[in-house]
Amino acid sequence: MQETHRILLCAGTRPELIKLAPVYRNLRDRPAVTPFLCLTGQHDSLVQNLPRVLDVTPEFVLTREAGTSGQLGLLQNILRQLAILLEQLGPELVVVQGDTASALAGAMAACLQDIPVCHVEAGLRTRDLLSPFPEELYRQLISRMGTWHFCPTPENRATLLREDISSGQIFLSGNTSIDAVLDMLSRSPRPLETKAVSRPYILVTLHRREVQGEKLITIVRALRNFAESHAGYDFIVTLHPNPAIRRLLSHHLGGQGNIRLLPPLDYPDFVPLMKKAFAILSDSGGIQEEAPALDVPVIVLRDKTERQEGVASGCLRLAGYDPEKIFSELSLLIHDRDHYIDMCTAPAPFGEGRAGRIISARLEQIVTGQKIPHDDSSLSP
Ligand SMILES: CC(=O)N[C@H]1[C@@H](OP(=O)(O)OP(=O)(O)OC[C@H]2O[C@@H](n3ccc(=O)[nH]c3=O)[C@H](O)[C@@H]2O)O[C@H](CO)[C@@H](O)[C@@H]1O
Repeated sequence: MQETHRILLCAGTRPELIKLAPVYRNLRDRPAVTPFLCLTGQHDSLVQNLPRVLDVTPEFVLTREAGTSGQLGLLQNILRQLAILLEQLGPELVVVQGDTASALAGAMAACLQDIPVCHVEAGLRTRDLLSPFPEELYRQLISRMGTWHFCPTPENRATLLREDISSGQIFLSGNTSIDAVLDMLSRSPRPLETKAVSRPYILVTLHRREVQGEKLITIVRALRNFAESHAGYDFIVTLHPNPAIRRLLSHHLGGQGNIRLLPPLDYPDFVPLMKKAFAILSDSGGIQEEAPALDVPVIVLRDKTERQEGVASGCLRLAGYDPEKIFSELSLLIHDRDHYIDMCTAPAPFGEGRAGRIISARLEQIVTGQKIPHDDSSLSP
């Protein structure tokens, strides 16, 4: 059998796997390349069903060793196992995505073994190392270790240029989350069997570390007040496995007739639920990208976002943790029809669903030593 160029993709969390699947599947179709997918074990229950749903089969699955808790334990554990895997497999490129511990460990293990790192979703910044923490730190560190940087938007590209990364190492691709969400929607979506979906509903997700404690309590109280005074709407809250957040949300939001708490949903259930939502209230990064592509307005429950393009375009509004602002943003959506339509129809800035193809084509050019044309418009998002 002819030897092809080996590329290793590392994913550890639900969003990373969702966002790397389009790259992996596209690479699989390229004869000059053999992609290998490694799951690092960072998320367990959330990624269980995902490979099948996303039509990917991981070649490697790292084990979560006992006693490796917290970010440091996670990093040590992944680094130790990846170092061995890289030596045995000998890939020519390692692909990491976004800003998780798995992405940082993947980049670090490759970089220290002198294997070029390709960063998908490069150039996102809040410029506040504490928000989101530790993701902002991780993305900045990965940019320093990366050789090739795939940016979702021109703004992300401009950011990396300002950080002295050479223009020849940066490519504009769009975000692979848009490929994933459009693909999932086109594949006979499974309508969620819930009474709640027969009325207009606002979908809520909340899980970030920065919102825990007092901020989270403030947000859920504002939400409960709003739900009590808007009986014509349902509020569907999908819970994250984090037990502290789960307990708090159940305690403060349970027992209110038009609020429905659901366990974390499989991606094929979640995508149609997003599409049919009247609006979304969320602190998630990926949802800020996906919902605008589905024409659904998002109120972002953070005071800073690394996805400012969505705010500038008008599809995202930042409400922070201020109960009055959350209340007023929700009221505007419900009571001001023009504002609602403007948000639904604002241009979605994170790509058109071609990022997986663009990235895989570039990676093939890179590993096969082809000359990479500058400003190649045939590969623009
Ligand atoms: C704020 C922030 O720093 N977030 C980072 C975080 O993800 P992020 O904040 O996006 O992580 P989430 O856990 O919200 O996951 C979002 C993904 O999960 C899906 N979903 C959500 C709820 C549910 O019940 N079921 C379901 O399938 C959504 O459609 C979306 O595709 O890691 C990502 C991957 O590196 C990065 O791109 C993000 O920048």
